[in-house]
Amino acid sequence: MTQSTLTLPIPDDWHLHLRDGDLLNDTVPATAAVFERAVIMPNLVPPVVDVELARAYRERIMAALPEGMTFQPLMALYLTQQTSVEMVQQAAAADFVIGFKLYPSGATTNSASGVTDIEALDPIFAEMARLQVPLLVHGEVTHAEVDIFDREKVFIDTKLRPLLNRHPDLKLVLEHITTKDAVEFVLSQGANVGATITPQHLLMNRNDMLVGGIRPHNYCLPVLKRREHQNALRAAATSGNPKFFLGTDSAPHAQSAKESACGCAGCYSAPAALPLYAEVFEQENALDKLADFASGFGADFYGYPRSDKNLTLIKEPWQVADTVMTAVGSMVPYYAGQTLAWRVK
Ligand SMILES: NC(=O)N[C@@H](CC(=O)O)C(=O)O
Ligand SMILES: [Zn+2]
Ligand SMILES: [Zn+2]
Repeated sequence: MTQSTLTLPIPDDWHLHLRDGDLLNDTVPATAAVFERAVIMPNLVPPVVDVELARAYRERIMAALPEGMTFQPLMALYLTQQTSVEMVQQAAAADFVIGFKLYPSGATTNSASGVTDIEALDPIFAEMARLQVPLLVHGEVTHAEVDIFDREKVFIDTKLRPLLNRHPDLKLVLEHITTKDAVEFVLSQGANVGATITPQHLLMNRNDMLVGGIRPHNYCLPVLKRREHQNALRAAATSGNPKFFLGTDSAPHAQSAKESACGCAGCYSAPAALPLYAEVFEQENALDKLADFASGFGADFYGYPRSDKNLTLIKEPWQVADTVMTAVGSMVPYYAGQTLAWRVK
């Protein structure tokens, strides 16, 4: 008999963009409807660089949480060339701050304030390692001469491996991994190194972005790679290895900003997040591995208790909306118009 329900502890999203302002009234309920906690990315303009800005941003998020819903935003601080040892100590002391996010300057949306000289921040990384404050990493180099499809691998080889050699105890998450190389790198490291994997990098490869016409709603960073990389990610996510856990990287942009001659990077996956992952795990005959990936390994890595409440998925096909109306206009959610097998009860 085929399985028709799946019960798991309430999941967490370890990589999420909620944005700010009125859009919080859309993004916060969309995630809080399914997830218990989420790591909130700090790439606002201006960026969330310290504990006080994170406290204020967290309050704006909580103000957008509908009555009766529970949700715990875990705030990531934006690492800059100006981040100080004292700021690391303040982050370690703030229970609502989860760690620092490293954006190489110019790598992605709102990364202009990001890091230009990683090695110069060694005293900061040393303090983070000492206090076990996690470093979350957008792992791509930005040099014009490096092909966009190679940027993750080159970052790993020239920046990340040396960084972890210099700071072997640093607790580090390589975010939204997209290549076989990243999977192998994470596997080669100790238990202090983990990775998040998005639904789009599991469900798609670069053909899904470029064959038959350019599909801006499948465009995100790091950019989708070849099928062999997609397959390596699918194997990692469904392997039961605790280094790999759920992080949607849901990254809303207005429809007009995506459907443009210079479209923004990011997939708004929050409206269908858990069913998108369930689709992959079922295809891989690994539904029994979804609970740990979605609701266990991330909490274990970061040192939070797993949820003691449950959520049930039922096998009942449904179609993702073509568009959703938000405070900044219409948006095309990731997987718009396509059918998913599982729905959240
Ligand atoms: N992933 C994306 O393509 N976009 C993210 C930024 C990021 O996570 O790199 C965004 O903020 O829009
Ligand atoms: Zn990123
Ligand atoms: Zn992101």
